Amino acid sequence: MTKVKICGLKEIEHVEAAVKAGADFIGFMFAPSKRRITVEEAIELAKSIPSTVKKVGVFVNEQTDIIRQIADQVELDYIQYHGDETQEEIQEIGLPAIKAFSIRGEEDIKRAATYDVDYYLFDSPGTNFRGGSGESFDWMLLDKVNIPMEKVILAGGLNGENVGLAIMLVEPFAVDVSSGVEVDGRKSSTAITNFIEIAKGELIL
Ligand SMILES: O=C(O)c1ccccc1NCC(=O)[C@H](O)[C@H](O)COP(=O)(O)O
Repeated sequence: MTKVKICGLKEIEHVEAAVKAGADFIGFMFAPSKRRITVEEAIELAKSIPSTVKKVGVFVNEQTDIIRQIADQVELDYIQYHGDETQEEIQEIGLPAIKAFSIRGEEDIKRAATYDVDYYLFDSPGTNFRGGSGESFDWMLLDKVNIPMEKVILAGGLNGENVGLAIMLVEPFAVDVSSGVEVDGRKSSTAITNFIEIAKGELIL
């Protein structure tokens, strides 16, 4: 069954809704973003997350010691590198890693294959920030990917309406969403539940 990562959660009711609906990963933003939260807020939200649901900290070109410190304080399970981090930098930190790649064309797919990380998150290029744009990219580019699909997380512009098709075409290990479960710029428990149920095949539109 496809795993689901819900990203950019800031409020307890949305964390609880995601956990209840069966989210596998919950992402906290520690990089410039309208969804950024403080370490203290993340620690508080993390109290409602059972150990079966993995906590992901999203960083963009952050200093090594800050990543290590936040990972330790929030007890993060994965670090999501959403900037220009190199394989060497990721390896030096030595924590379980998700590397995000902005997909504009085949070159970006080839670049991803030069990394050795736990998961490869394919996203569309951001607009104001490095991610979370709500825009999708050409999923067909992933036909050329030389990475096992069991390590691929598909992101970028997914929502309750297109996630079923995306899963059918790409067959990724997991799907990731942020904007697509928001209403008027705020996460919606109903949209989160709906998205997870569709991605897991429990709800057919
Ligand atoms: O979500 C953000 O605001 C963000 C900002 C800067 C870097 C990464 C960011 N998000 C990381 C994610 O994993 C998002 O879920 C991913 O980019 C997909 O977002 P969306 O297209 O909004 O579903």
